[in-house]
Amino acid sequence: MTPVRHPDAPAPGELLGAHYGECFGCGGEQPHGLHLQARAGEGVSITAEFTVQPAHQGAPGLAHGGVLATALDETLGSLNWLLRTIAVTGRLETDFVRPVPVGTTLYLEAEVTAVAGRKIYSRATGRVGGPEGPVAVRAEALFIEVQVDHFVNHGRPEEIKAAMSDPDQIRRARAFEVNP
Ligand SMILES: CCCCCCCCCC(=O)SCCNC(=O)CCNC(=O)[C@H](O)C(C)(C)COP(=O)(O)OP(=O)(O)OC[C@H]1O[C@@H](n2cnc3c(N)ncnc32)[C@H](O)[C@@H]1OP(=O)(O)O
Repeated sequence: MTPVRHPDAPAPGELLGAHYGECFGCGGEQPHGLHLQARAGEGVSITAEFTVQPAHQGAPGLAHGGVLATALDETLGSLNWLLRTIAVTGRLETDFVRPVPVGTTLYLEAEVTAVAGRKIYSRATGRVGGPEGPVAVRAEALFIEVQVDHFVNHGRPEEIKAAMSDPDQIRRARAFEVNP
């Protein structure tokens, strides 16, 4: 089925902000994280940027592949907010096309390609040198829709409780990407 953008999805160009302050991908309160910033795009698409820091190295001076996969995963995960669906990554297949040096900004783009029942198919690219620059990484993913119980049943109680009691309703909903 063709993916359908939720009528209340943020407008194209709007910054999404972090879905959870402690998130390793996007959280502002996470000192070790990527601090990735995502914006709503047209249709069911997202753009995002992330600058590789010295803490993200694998080989000397180069980004760790797992960190780049995280940036792709986070960007793809942000698509859930445009669908207003709660979903987790089931499968993430990544191609590493070029090495990415520390200090490089990765320009990411992701889109949902199809939805079939609980399965959400998506793809993403990460470019260097600018949003039109050469592709350094790309991924195809399958996200699976879950109920909020997924987090309540599997997450550590202290963090779940803290996220649930956030006075900001949008942040509370977005911690689990729930339709508020
Ligand atoms: C969400 C809030 C945050 C959003 C932003 C964060 C961005 C980052 C996103 C993440 O990193 S999420 C964290 C990493 N992912 C996980 O921790 C998920 C761990 N895996 C699970 O909890 C379960 O395996 C999962 C919920 C994904 C699936 O278990 P279920 O028992 O609910 O589903 P089921 O096994 O019945 O499968 C449902 C369908 O999906 C298919 N499927 C499930 N896992 C698959 C897989 N890995 N590969 C291919 N297909 C898969 C499965 O074949 C089936 O297809 P059919 O409906 O056609 O029969």
